[in-house]
Amino acid sequence: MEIFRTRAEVRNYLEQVKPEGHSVGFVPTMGALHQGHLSLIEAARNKTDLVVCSIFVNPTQFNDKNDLANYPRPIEDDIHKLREAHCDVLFLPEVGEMYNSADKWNIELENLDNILEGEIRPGHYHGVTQIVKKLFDIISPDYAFFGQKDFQQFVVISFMVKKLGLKVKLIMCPIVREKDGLAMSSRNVYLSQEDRQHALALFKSLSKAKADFDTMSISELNRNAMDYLSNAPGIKTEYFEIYNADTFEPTTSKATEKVIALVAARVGKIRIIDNMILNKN
Ligand SMILES: Nc1ncnc2c1ncn2[C@@H]1O[C@H](COP(=O)(O)OP(=O)(O)OP(=O)(O)O)[C@@H](O)[C@H]1O
Ligand SMILES: CC(C)(CO)[C@@H](O)C(=O)[O-]
Ligand code: BAL
Repeated sequence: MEIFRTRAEVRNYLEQVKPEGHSVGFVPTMGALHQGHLSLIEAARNKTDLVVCSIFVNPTQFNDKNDLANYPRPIEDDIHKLREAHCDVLFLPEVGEMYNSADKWNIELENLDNILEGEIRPGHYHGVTQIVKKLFDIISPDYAFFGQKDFQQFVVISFMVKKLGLKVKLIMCPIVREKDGLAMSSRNVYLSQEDRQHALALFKSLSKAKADFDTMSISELNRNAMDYLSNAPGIKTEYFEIYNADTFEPTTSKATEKVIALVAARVGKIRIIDNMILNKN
């Protein structure tokens, strides 16, 4: 695996090695890699000829200074995992390589910035779109791979790609879970054993809504989930919402083609998000 720390180096390398007609697959991450990230590398390997991963803890998407300072950065371990996963290129820039004082970024994300994660983490999607656009400009991928775990992020990046007319095709990969259902996430390392048990309430609330989908109205599903979550010990629920996955708007209609439930809660020192499509496997 080749490792580059500057934009110029990674771009030169890709220009040199990318043979005519071959495709580049890109997996942007913030590191502290787990099986969820590695499933994206695997999907990229299956679909494209050259796989590029980036690890960059992007300061502009953090609305909480402590969260940024404490974000896990086990870089040697990450490099080892990427080598084992046969990733071809790692782009590993410092903050100064990605940002300078002349940087300007403004994108109108319409309502996407005001709901769910956007509402709770003001400025978050502004920062995500800013860095993802920079990374797309440097890597020029044919395909970019993202996890369903951050479903709203996928919706926001799809919106940006369409709005700016970018040529990259986006691929959403399924959520990788621990054996008991907890969605893998880099911040899970900060859960105590007790928090770890409490965190399962999110997966359970989603699974119950899915199991009850055929027999209950959407408002009943919503109410039951909120009741369950508000009685679950050790968590502070931020939202449980049922949306039309295609329009990304709340839905109350069972006839909606793809219905998704999205949940977020504080558990111990961290926030956890999860989601599940309710009416399909
Ligand atoms: N459990 C998972 N299954 C599939 N993809 C995942 C999973 N967790 C994260 N990803 C995806 O990996 C990419 C990089 O995410 P990121 O580096 O922020 O990791 P993370 O585990 O989501 O960390 P955190 O939620 O603590 O920020 C994103 O596209 C994200 O959706
Ligand atoms: C897409 C991303 C790498 C941008 O920093 C980040 O938001 C993430 O890891 O999901
Ligand atoms: N996976 C989303 C990145 C973040 O929490 O900032």
